[in-house]
Amino acid sequence: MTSGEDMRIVAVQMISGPEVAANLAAAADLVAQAAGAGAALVALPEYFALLSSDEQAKVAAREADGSGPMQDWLAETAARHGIWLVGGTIPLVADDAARVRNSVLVFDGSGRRVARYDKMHLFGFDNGAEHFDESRTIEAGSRVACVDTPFGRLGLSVCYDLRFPELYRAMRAVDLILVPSAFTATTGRAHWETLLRARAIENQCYVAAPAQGGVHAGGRRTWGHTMIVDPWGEVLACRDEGPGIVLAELDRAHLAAVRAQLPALAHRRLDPAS
Ligand SMILES: O=C(O)CCC(=O)C(=O)O
Repeated sequence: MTSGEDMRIVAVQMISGPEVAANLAAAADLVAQAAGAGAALVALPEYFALLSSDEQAKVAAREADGSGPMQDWLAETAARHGIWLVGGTIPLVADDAARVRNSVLVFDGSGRRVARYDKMHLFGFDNGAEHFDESRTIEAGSRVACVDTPFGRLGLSVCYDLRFPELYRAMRAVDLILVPSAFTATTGRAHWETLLRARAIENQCYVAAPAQGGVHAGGRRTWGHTMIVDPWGEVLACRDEGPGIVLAELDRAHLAAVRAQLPALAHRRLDPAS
């Protein structure tokens, strides 16, 4: 897509905990701040509504497909401010009753749900001191999800997905990639910025990554560094730690100039020699 309009966006950073009501109240303040600053699209981090693996299934059970307290909150908040709202992520019921889907829902400025993406790659990590195995509690999605916005085509992904470039290529030429995240401080320090900038450079698009950033109830530490990166790989804005908003202008002319100057997307070999 080459048409579209420039857009001011905000990526929100939070330190969510196990209480949905407290998380939604914190998110409401940050979204209001973003809307007041003129953002047309606001993106929330992974687990913004609930960061606690124990409570996920119970909370998901209150959500039907299309409505429930967290979805209603997202729809109402988008409509109240007249913004595109990326609610990444909330737990939704899975096929396997013992697990949940870790889902991003996108609402337009009228509060209509326009996209759903379920995290496809489930994080696993064990360095002896820290251990994560998301497959115990989360059921992986299997569908790529993109949606057309006034700026251009938006591709959805979540956290650990960031390590899998083939997912982004399967989106086929998006203008903005969203990566709501809760990266661990350990892996984030090592890889976060490099991965975000690589995805922006190789896909020649903007990347916005709203993240959890700080020390959570129970002691879990997330990396934060909520970031918006431009198609040349420049970090436009970043917040190291703590709740807050990260704002940037998405510029269609800049996007077109990067793609024209260095037409790497057009140079891809889709017929690699064996
Ligand atoms: O890929 C990583 O290093 C962190 C991923 C993660 O924390 C997650 O997917 O929740």
